[in-house]
Amino acid sequence: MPETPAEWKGWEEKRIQEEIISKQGISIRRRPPTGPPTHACGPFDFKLQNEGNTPRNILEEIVWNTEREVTEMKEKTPLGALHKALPAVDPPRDFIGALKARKAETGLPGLIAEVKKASPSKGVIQPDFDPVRIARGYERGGAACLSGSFENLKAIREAGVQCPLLCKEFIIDAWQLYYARIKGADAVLLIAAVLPDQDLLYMTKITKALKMAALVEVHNAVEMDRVLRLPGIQMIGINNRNLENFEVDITNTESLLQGVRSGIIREKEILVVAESGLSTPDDIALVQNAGVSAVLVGESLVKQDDPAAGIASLFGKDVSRAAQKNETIFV
Ligand SMILES: O=C(O)c1ccccc1NCC(=O)[C@H](O)[C@H](O)COP(=O)(O)O
Repeated sequence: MPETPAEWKGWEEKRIQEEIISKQGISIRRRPPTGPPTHACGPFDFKLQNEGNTPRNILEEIVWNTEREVTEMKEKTPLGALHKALPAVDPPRDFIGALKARKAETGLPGLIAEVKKASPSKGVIQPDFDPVRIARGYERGGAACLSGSFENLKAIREAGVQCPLLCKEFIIDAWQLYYARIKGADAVLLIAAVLPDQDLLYMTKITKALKMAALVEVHNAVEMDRVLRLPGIQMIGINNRNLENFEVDITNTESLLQGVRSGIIREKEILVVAESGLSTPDDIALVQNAGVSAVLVGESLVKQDDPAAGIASLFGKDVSRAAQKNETIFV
């Protein structure tokens, strides 16, 4: 129990924070509650598993690792250095505009194609991983936007790919928003299962100040309703993957868009993106009929040797810009 007034104050603040987090249905703890998952025991060289401090699921483990990584990255490149570097970076591209424009051109949801070698649930998906080759293929095949990690984004932008870029890192600290911009991001992913409302609001404001877009990701009805109550949200991603057990159910998109929610989304002019588990034209039709304007697709595309052909088979037709031009000429 706390003893000094300062300890009591810290204890009280932590309790209030925990109350807010549990009210908002946030299942992911930002850091181990009382220290690292294992601790040394006595003078001997062995460790005891500290059960309470073991991550409860893979997302929690990722968040705890990210917390350590970000602390180290901030030491190497403090916020002041990022501020100084900002003016030399190319201005952000219009991420939401690109998705809407592709949808208007093709009649199909705008595609955010994910550049990734591996995923937490499947491990390595594309052993012959060359981010620039894949990004060029996606652009040629008709993707509106691309997504990837800090390092992949930088390589893709420097190679001259024009599509707007989504930073698909696990964001837990506002510092990462500046870092993403420096690496060429035009949009960032904010996960409602990880970030309480206060953080979502603060981070969406910084994202806007940096002239980027925020894709706020939800997995369930509680998160969706929380995010719909927040002001200033322009884009919501509905993830069809259950974060606890990795099971994918693409009807999650449809379920979360039913009832009054679709009215609120229309009224607030929020662009909705369906995420995870999409691999066929039928899947695309299902989420499009549910009301989404864009899709985020990773595994089913990245595992193909020809990413452009992968996009055509995902949509059941050639949605490349070249095909679109020909259609316009011959109509
Ligand atoms: O993909 C995973 O295994 C995963 C596990 C835990 C947290 C997040 C995870 N993925 C992030 C994503 O959102 C997907 O990469 C994205 O929606 C694309 O999904 P897919 O088309 O199924 O690769």
